Amino acid sequence: MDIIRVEGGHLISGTVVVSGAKNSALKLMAATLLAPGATTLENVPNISDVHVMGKVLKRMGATIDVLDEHTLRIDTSAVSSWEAPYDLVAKMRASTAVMGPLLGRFGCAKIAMPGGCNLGARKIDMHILGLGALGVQFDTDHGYIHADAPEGLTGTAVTLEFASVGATENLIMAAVKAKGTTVIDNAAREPEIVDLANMLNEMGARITGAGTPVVQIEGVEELHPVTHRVVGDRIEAGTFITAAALMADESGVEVTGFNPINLGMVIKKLELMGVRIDRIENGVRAYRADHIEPVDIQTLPFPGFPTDMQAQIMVLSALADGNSIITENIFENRFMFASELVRMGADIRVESHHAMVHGVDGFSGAQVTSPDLRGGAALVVAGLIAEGYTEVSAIHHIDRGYERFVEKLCSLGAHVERLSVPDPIDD
Ligand SMILES: CC(=O)N[C@H]1[C@@H](OP(=O)(O)OP(=O)(O)OC[C@H]2O[C@@H](n3ccc(=O)[nH]c3=O)[C@H](O)[C@@H]2O)O[C@H](CO)[C@@H](O)[C@@H]1O
Ligand SMILES: C=C(OP(=O)(O)O)C(=O)O
Repeated sequence: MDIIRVEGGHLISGTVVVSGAKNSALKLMAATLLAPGATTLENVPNISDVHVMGKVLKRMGATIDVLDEHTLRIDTSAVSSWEAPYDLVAKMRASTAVMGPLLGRFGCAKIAMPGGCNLGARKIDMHILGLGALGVQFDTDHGYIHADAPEGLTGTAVTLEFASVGATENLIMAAVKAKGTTVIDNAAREPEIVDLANMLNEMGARITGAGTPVVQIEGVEELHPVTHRVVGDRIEAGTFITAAALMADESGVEVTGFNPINLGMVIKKLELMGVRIDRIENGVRAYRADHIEPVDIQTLPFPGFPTDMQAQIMVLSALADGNSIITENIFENRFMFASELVRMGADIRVESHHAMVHGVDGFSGAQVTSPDLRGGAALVVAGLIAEGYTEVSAIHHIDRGYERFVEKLCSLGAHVERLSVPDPIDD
């Protein structure tokens, strides 16, 4: 198995360019199903989740040419199967993003029901309710959802109970080809949804209001392929900014390739913690905090504090001069990371969806396990400042969403390596 080994205590400096956003690229790949022909996506991150989405599309009959490491040409002309199979959905829940486009283009889809995951139950009831309002009939058997719109889809008003990212995206992608107008109220406002709507509009869709709570979609007859560049990954950027806040030398670290407006609440909270962050073109320069102020944080849909930055900010608050409370409102099970950080010396008490974090003077390197994608990356970041060596296992989680994480950290001067070690179970 592979692990990441970090030798703590080395200052970092220089520039890191973030990749395209995982949470955008996956949906843009799914959206290519709506436009028969070859769509080219640029700035696609080379991460394992993108590889899984590629497999989902290929199993349906799409062809994918890798033009260079970050450019994919996806031809969906010959798609002849409308199924997202269990082996791939179980690997990556975002495979369910093909449901909306399949319904939009073919009026049917067969999707393996995603089970829960290490973040919690993660139901898709809002996707189903919303698509049902557009005229889709659902049936489930043998672990699959069969979605059918025999009369085609018809636009209508849909109010989401919660601003779900996935439900908003599936609804938009189904509604672009529905008859008439769909209005999604309480839509999610994440920048990746704006990126999706932008690409769909380039393809000929008529979507207004993406990035606001009310999205209006006027159905069109057909969409055409385009070339589109994936928006920069704000969460990867936030992860490197937290690393800089802990370990940058006096010149700071430049994090570029993303729009700081998309990370507004994270930057605000980091500034309240005493981290200096200067806006530069296409990114920020972040400096090490002399000491870290405690701060209370609650995760919320965009523009609130993103749940995908909760673990990384917990690393900083665990070293603050005082007590912080971190409240997780999006996923019921996203504090598993806290127990791993405690193994490194943090003082954190979790009660329900609150984590009481009492700042300590430092971390000590330890063997820890990635509980999930962001938790894994945050443990590597904690290792940068820990005394001694930190070994992070289960790094397949990190590979889902961070392209060349180790190489990028090393380019900043961190002492981090990826090692193959014998699996202890084989001993
Ligand atoms: C691939 C991708 O883009 N993943 C992101 C997406 O996940 P995802 O699209 O799964 O997140 P949602 O916004 O849909 O989910 C938020 C919450 O709503 C619940 N829910 C959602 C849909 C539904 O039908 N029923 C229901 O109960 C979920 O269980 C969760 O507790 O947004 C999350 C919230 O910003 C991010 O953390 C993920 O990184
Ligand atoms: C939770 C995340 O992703 P996913 O929805 O793909 O599990 C994440 O990116 O942190």
